[in-house]
Amino acid sequence: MNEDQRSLLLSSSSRFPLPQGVRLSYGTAGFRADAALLESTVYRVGILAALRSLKMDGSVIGVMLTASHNRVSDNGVKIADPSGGMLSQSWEPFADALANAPTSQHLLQLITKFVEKENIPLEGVRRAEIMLGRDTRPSGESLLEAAKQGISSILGAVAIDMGIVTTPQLHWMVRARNKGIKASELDYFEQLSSSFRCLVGLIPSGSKISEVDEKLVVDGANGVGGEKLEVLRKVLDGMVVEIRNSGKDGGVLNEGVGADCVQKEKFAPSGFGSQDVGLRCASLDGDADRLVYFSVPSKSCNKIDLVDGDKILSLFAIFIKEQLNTLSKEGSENTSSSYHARLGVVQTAYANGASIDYLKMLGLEVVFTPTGVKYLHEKAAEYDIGIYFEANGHGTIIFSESFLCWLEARYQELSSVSKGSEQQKAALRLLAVSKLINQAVGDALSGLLLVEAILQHMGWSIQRWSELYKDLPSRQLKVKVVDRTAVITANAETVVVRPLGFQEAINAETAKHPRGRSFIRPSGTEDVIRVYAEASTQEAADSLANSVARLVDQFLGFGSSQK
Ligand SMILES: CC(=O)N[C@H]1[C@@H](OP(=O)(O)O)O[C@H](CO)[C@@H](O)[C@@H]1O
Ligand SMILES: [Mg+2]
Repeated sequence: MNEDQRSLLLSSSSRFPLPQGVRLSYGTAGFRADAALLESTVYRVGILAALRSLKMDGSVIGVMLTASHNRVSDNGVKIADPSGGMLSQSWEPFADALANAPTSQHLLQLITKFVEKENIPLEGVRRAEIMLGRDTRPSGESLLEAAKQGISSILGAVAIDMGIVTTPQLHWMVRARNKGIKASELDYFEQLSSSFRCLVGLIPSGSKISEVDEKLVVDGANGVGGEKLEVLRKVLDGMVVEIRNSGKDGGVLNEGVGADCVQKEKFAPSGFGSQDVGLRCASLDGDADRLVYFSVPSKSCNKIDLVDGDKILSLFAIFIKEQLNTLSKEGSENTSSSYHARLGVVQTAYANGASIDYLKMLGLEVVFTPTGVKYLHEKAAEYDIGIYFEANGHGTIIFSESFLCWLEARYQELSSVSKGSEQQKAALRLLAVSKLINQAVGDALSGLLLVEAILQHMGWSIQRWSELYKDLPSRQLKVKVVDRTAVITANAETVVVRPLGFQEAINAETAKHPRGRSFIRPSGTEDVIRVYAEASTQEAADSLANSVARLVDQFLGFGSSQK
């Protein structure tokens, strides 16, 4: 590292001292904490993003400022790799070390060593480009400044501010830029709306949904998603969407609203209630990377019928499988018509047991990974078409390059030899899905458009969709403990390995309940242990969750269990 670079880093880092007593970890979804503690972290992530871009031959890297569904006073920062996916896990230890370096000197030493080890070209010989995005949190503005300062501390690095965007929009833009295609927000809306129109244009003439089912009501979590959905609605004139909790009417981000609270509490978000009985409703989270649907079944209570990520996954899987089946029917003699596409679905231990049974019954290959999109995405990428979803509504579909190549060629071939055939339509539908769905990361807006198109295609109401299978009753709790890192799990988090004897204790509780299943894991975004339980009745699921939460107290010290 030359003297210019050294002094640049030393002088800028002295303006961003690490607050006393703060220790952060990159976690399930980047760094998250009270926004007041994050300036030095975000500054350092700016440096890391610039180094990552240099390492990746100058490819664009994304930095997103968001704390998703957390309260408005929190914030966070995460990095998007050149593919638009999450930061490579191999760099996470460096991110942790950087964020926790106690002084400017330590920071400089760390960077010097890492740059050497990774062979990163410094001193401005290569250009680095970092796209910055933020959600609607008020703290976003000053944190943006900190990120810019970090980026400009590396010679040759430039920041491109994309303004207030959803997390998946930023990931999409990074992916598009690195593929050399147009990557503005307008291009994003254009791609989503044109592929949505294409799918709707291909709906079989027999499919009809009733007028009641035409309208969709969306809870925007008082965050960025509602605002962006307004834009989409304008581009897609004709789509009947009512947007509530868009943040314009004084509501607070994520307070009593949003996908996380709807999915975990199974209650209607604020602004929804008896006036919505029977309507198709959807809820986004604070940065619009999660989507769940729900309906209000009766006027008398605030309970909802939840249609979660597992059911969105099921809907997507049915539709894709249908298109693949059509495509493989009486293939022509031409060899290009034979491609056995591997379709796989990826879930986590939070997937409802009934969904797993259902997907297997459809004959699908179902695999499990630990919680966190970085794991699900990686697994899904092993298939030609990989569909992954967390029960909380974060998920997407990814297509292999080789399958898309074949599909494009097959579509061209069918267009010349059997234009208007069912096979040609199926190929076009799959191509449209690959453009509509955000292949970089789970995206509530693109997911919502795909759900809407498929429901219209099937002629299904939300009730019909919800009846695909009946969820097993479940309960989630979180328990504060002295040290959550004392819990070590295995087998996609379904088994506790440490503390010793814990798993046996869970097994003994589980055995008391028909269809009982329970697991615990340390959260990667909050300082808690999460408890999940399901069983054949709600009472049994609640009782199992409470018993396991008591075990957490017993094994891991004293604390209070809470919802
Ligand atoms: C049970 C649950 O919903 N966990 C969420 C939550 O992670 P935890 O590690 O459980 O705190 O936030 C992650 C990031 O949004 C998301 O990927 C994950 O599914
Ligand atoms: Mg989110």
